[in-house]
Order: sequence, then structure tokens, then C-alpha cells
Amino acid sequence: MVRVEDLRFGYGATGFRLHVPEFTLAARERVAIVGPSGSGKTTLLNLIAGILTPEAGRIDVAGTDVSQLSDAERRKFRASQIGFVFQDFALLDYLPARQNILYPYRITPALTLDQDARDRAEALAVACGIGDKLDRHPNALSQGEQQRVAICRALVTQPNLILSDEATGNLDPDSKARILDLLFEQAAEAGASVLAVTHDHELLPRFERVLDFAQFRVAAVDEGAPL
Ligand SMILES: Nc1ncnc2c1ncn2[C@@H]1O[C@H](COP(=O)(O)OP(=O)(O)OP(=O)(O)O)[C@@H](O)[C@H]1O
Repeated sequence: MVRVEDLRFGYGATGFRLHVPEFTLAARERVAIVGPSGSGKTTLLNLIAGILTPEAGRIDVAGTDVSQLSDAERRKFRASQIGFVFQDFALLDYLPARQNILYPYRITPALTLDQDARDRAEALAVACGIGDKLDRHPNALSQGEQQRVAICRALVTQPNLILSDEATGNLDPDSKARILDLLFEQAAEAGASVLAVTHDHELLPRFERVLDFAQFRVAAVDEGAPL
């Protein structure tokens, strides 16, 4: 599902640099990424999602080299193939929860907002415990509720790849387990792979594989040291 080869990226000439020699995520595989704060976990997810563009190397997602796509193609590819739960949720304040969940359909002509999609949004919200809060705007929701909206938005399009950046970070232990169950259930149903950054070590046994970013053959060098 994902194959990364000799990936190089830097934030400007003197910023944080990342080098990933090789990384593979198989179809339907569930992999957790752990590692120190600032080691580049979010950066890697953003590169895989095509939000950031590598300086060099290859990133194949479902057989497409995302780094070769134009901006417009990348946006379309991301919306149709990838569900991304962002660390800061990235919800739109001016839209109620329901419209936030259905947002991928508003911005992607290739996705059809039909009754099935609306029903899926509703069912996901109910399963996440926010079924009665769909008409509320994000500023009237708790952090944990906003996080659930973000999770529903990532799952509603039934993507092939789910990228999750601390998706359960703001939840209590029971909710964490329940939301992870839901994420895995939805992934299994859609045949999707899951790549999840987490600091929750108690959740790690739920994954098939855990990558410690610090030992992940990633050379993350601050202050622009040449690789
Ligand atoms: N837009 C940016 N411009 C410049 N530097 C950045 C930018 N975004 C992140 N960085 C830097 O890149 C490094 C890696 O950041 P990243 O967010 O990928 O780490 P992380 O492992 O996900 O951290 P955390 O566990 O705290 O979320 C950090 O040193 C960070 O300060």
C-alpha cells in the first residue's frame, strides 16, 4: 500500500532534515509509529499524504508515486485514497460537525455526496458517541469531541489508507480503546491499511507492527547538517 524509498526532506536549507532509506506498509497492515517529540513522525505522514513534497526519493501509495503528481492531482488523490486524522484536528470553525465530516465531498468533485455518504457520516458519528452533536460547531465541542469529528471525517470516504496523527490523544482510556476499535473495524471493512503515530504505549499491542522512529533508520538531523 505504501512504499517509501530513499526519501529526503528538509524544512528550508537550515531546518530539520529527514532521511528515510526504506519503509513499507502492506495492504491491510496496521502499523504504529512511536518516537520522541520532534523526531519527524508528523512530517513523514505529511509526505506520504502528499501535503509536503520530498526533495528526493519515491513515495508510492496504492501504486502511484505521489511525489510526481501535480498539486491538483495530489489533492484529488489524497481526498479519494487517504483518510488523515490530523494532530490538531484541522476542523473548519464555520461549519457544523456534520458538514466538517462531509467536507471531503465538498472539495472533491470525484467523490459523490449521496445518501450513502450521509448515512455513513451519521453512523460513524453515532459509533463515536457524537451522534447528538452533529449540528454543533467545533467551538461548542470539547477537544475529545472535536477529535471524534476529525476521525469520522477521515473514515467517511472509506479510504484505502488511514493516516492517524495522535488520533486518540485527547480521549479518556475507555474512549481511546473504543475509537481505536472503530478505526480498525472501518479499516478492515474497507480493506484499508493504517499508519498511526501514537504516544499511547498501552495501545501498541493492538497494532501488528510498531516502528520506533528513533531506530527507524531515519537520520533526523537538526540545523541542516548534510546527510
Ligand atoms: N513547517 C515547519 N517549518 C519548519 N520546521 C518545522 C515545521 N514543521 C515541523 N518542523 C520541525 O521539524 C521537526 C519534526 O517535526 P514533526 O512535527 O514532524 O515531529 P513529531 O515527531 O511529529 O513531533 P510530535 O511527537 O511532537 O508531534 C521538529 O523539529 C519541528 O520543529
